[in-house]
Amino acid sequence: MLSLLWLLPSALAAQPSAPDPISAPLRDLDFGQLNFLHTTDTHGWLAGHLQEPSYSADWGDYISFATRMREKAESQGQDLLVIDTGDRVEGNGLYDSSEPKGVYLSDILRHQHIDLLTSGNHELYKQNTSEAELLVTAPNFRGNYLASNIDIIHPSTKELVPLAPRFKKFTTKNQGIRIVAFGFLFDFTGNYNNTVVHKVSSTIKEDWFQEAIRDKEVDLFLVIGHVPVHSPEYRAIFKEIRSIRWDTPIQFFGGHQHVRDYAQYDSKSFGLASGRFMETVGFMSIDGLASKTSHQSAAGPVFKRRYIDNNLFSYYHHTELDQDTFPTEKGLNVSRLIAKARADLRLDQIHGCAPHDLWMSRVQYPDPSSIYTWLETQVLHDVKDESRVDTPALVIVNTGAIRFDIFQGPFTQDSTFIVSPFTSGFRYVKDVPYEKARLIVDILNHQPQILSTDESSSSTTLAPLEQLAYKEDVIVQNRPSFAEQIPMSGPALVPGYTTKDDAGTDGDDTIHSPITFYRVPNCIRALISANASEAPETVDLVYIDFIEKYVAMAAKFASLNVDFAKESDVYMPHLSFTNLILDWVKKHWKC
Ligand SMILES: Nc1ccn([C@@H]2O[C@H](COP(=O)(O)O)[C@@H](O)[C@H]2O)c(=O)n1
Ligand SMILES: [Zn+2]
Ligand SMILES: [Zn+2]
Repeated sequence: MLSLLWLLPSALAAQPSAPDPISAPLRDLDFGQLNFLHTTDTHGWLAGHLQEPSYSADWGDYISFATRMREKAESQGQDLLVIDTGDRVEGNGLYDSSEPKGVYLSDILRHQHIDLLTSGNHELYKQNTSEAELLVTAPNFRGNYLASNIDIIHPSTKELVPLAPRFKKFTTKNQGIRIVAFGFLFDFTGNYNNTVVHKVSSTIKEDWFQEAIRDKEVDLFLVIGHVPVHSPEYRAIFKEIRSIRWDTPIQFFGGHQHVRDYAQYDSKSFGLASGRFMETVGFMSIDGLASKTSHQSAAGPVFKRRYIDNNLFSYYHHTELDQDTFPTEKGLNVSRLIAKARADLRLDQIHGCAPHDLWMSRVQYPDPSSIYTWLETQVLHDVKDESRVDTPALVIVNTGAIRFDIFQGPFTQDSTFIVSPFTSGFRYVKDVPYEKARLIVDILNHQPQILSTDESSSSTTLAPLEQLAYKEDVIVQNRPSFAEQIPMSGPALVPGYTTKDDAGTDGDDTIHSPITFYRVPNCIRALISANASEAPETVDLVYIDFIEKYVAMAAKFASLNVDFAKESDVYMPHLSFTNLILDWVKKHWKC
């Protein structure tokens, strides 16, 4: 059923600086025997989106929402489970700007009752991040954190141990549904060497997994993971369970691609992916399941999905509450905790003012409003190593290093990490023929068949540079959107998500007008030379260190005979990409 919800004045929103009201027609949620709320790829955005009304609820509001939804489900004798599928870190000042990183974030995160959670790839890029998962996050959610295919070297004992239990069996409180749950990470290879990520295909052949799927007292297999729902990894898990249990329903929750998506594997197996950056709270319900005391319904279970825009107005609607009855004491306290953390971290401190919006994929590239054009024509020209000042350089940056758009107006301490949180610096190889250097960029950009999306690599293929995800139609269709304000003269639709998935086009709770997104290349480049009108003969080939292995492979394809391990060196020591952008903003964008 559709209903029109008029969104309330910003003064009522939890954050003092939350954006102005919007109105939007909403689709309702259908509750079932078993209900789920799902977040993924929150990347530190627990304060919500301060500049975008559609996504302006914070983690405190989400705590109130989960509480009210659980109350609603339980009042009907049903169950509700809260799931998170990783990449909770890196991408927002609330995580990245503290010293050490994450101390405020983990203290905020832990207040949500999460029934099952798992790790993403971002939890594993660095040693201290994965150790924080082992020593802080997993204990904070004791018994609920699952790691079916991740081991870690314990910092005290130096032994390789599972990051968390491999699986869990439990029975739901109200319906008595017997669940066996797993928690996977996709076949990630970019982790620091203190962790081991076992391939999904070998993990599902291990004894513990084989025994778990042979358990006959199971009403539902629940597979959560930082894994795209349309992926070989989830397909393999589905097939393995199905080969043993031909009739038991399987519910998957996934993430990593930062999109809303829903996969149907068979009539009793579905997977939900719930976007990114706290824009989306995924909702699933299942009805007709068997339980300790009842049989599966004759018609089979019914699965329903909904992608909830993360704002108070959606929350009020779905809980049938309002600004007086919705918030819980705990939720309000957590919103205050977030505000205090933001103040302590001075996240509103202004470093400069952007003269206009700069988009990642909302405009074509190149374009004066493209963030990549801005980097190529302006920011990257500040990449210059003092010891190489007279040598032309071709600078290569992966577009995946940019994580979010820049909106016209204040560029804050928060924006610094929202735009690019990565501490990667630059490296270079000298005396590279300019034509070969250009060819390397072309190879990285124009040979998608030698690139893959899973950050795994072999000696003959180049692995992902992230924007490759655009290859897949689902990604292009379900790109995240911008809750830009439409002047309010009636129930105009707000531009936003218009998701198309395996169940059709009615998944989004909020009915939006669509937005066009454009593909961007894997890499951009800028030639830095005193004599820009003339092509140099040779250049320093400068690149972000994160992409070294891809650049090295492309160099091989370009017949450039360089041993990157021996012949590359640090360029502009101590300069991270994040700080390069920040320094440029401070210098050029006066308010
Ligand atoms: N140091 C880094 C780390 C990551 N990236 C980019 O992020 C992508 C992975 O992010 P997800 O949230 O999708 O897991 C990765 O493929 C890179 O594009 C980076 O640039 N630098
Ligand atoms: Zn992510
Ligand atoms: Zn990820």
